[in-house]
Amino acid sequence: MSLYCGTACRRKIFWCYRLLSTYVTKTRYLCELKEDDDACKKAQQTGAFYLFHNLAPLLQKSEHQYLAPQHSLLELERLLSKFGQDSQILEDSVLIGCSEEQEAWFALDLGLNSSSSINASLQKAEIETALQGSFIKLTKALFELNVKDASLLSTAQALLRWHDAHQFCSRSGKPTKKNVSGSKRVCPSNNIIYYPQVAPVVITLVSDGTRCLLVRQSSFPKGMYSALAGFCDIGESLEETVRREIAEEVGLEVDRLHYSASQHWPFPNSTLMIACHATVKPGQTELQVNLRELEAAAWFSRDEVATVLRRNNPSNQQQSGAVPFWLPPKLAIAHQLIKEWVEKPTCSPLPA
Ligand SMILES: NC(=O)c1ccc[n+]([C@@H]2O[C@H](COP(=O)([O-])OP(=O)(O)OC[C@H]3O[C@@H](n4cnc5c(N)ncnc54)[C@H](O)[C@@H]3O)[C@@H](O)[C@H]2O)c1
Ligand SMILES: [Mg+2]
Repeated sequence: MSLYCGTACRRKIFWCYRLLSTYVTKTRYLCELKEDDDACKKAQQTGAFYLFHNLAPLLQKSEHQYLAPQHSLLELERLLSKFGQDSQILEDSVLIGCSEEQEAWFALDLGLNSSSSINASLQKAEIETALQGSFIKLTKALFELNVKDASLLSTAQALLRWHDAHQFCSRSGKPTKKNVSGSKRVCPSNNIIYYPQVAPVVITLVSDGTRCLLVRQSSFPKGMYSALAGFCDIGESLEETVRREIAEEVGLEVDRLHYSASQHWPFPNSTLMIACHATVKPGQTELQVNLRELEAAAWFSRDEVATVLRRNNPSNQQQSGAVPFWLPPKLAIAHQLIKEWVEKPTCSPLPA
């Protein structure tokens, strides 16, 4: 028995080491490409490119989902020459990841005009025909992509958008220059370095012990309720943002809170969603909804929420007419937070 345990443990350690080793190797390769322009240019030769047009990714529709096609550098050069463009636009590509075999992945927007490129943007319809795909807004396609492509294209879109919006130095007004990977931009006149920014947002599922608080903004799709969210202000800790947002939006005071998980979220721009569970002070459950920020807020029982989660499709609900609201889709961290609350009734937040 002990011999079996020993062998099993050694096997487990061996596999852990192998997993860690692949991850570390990949991470260090990406780290090198981010900083080393020559290494990154070399990686482009054997790399794969995801294409965008005005921040909409090129996709191909297969039966039930969208697929994101990859193109080699050679294919892109052929495409550009077909449309009478030189390959300078390739300098606008950004590094977004790599495979376990160290094939680097890049994203390139053929529709945005960059300050470093003399090329006019390429016509959308012509490229779509040439590449047998369509440029589809991420808001429409995200929930019909597999998890890997959804994450990769969200990252790519956020990075392309950031570069598009930071082409000029805010101090000198002169054009900034991107490094090959796109991990930063530098102003050549004063050497100020600009790094892609992330906006942290806290999303909190508030509970009174037996019920949870779900809210609606007027911009949400009809009938959808979610957890309460808010941007972090400069100078705040996450705990302070949670307390302030809950006080501002529903007039409640947080008693205890705990961190659950986080997620990059591409809409409407790009945010880092930090998900928490919170409970309110005992007996303080009366809502004072801030109608400038929210359309509605209400307490829901575990049973009500569990029922909606089981049949979480707005069209199903319209047909049956049995459930008055629906929740964010599985990919959204709000969904995970709500599911966690339903499935783990004993989850007990820490003092705020
Ligand atoms: N992934 C998910 O499950 C999920 C669920 C709910 C909300 N969200 C996202 O959370 C984000 C924030 O939620 P909210 O709208 O309730 O936030 P919020 O309550 O802070 O209100 C938004 C307002 O905050 C201000 N603001 C402050 N800093 C800002 C910044 N850096 N960028 C934009 N506006 C800023 C603006 O006036 C804006 O109108 C939204 O982008 C939304 O898409 C994601
Ligand atoms: Mg909010």
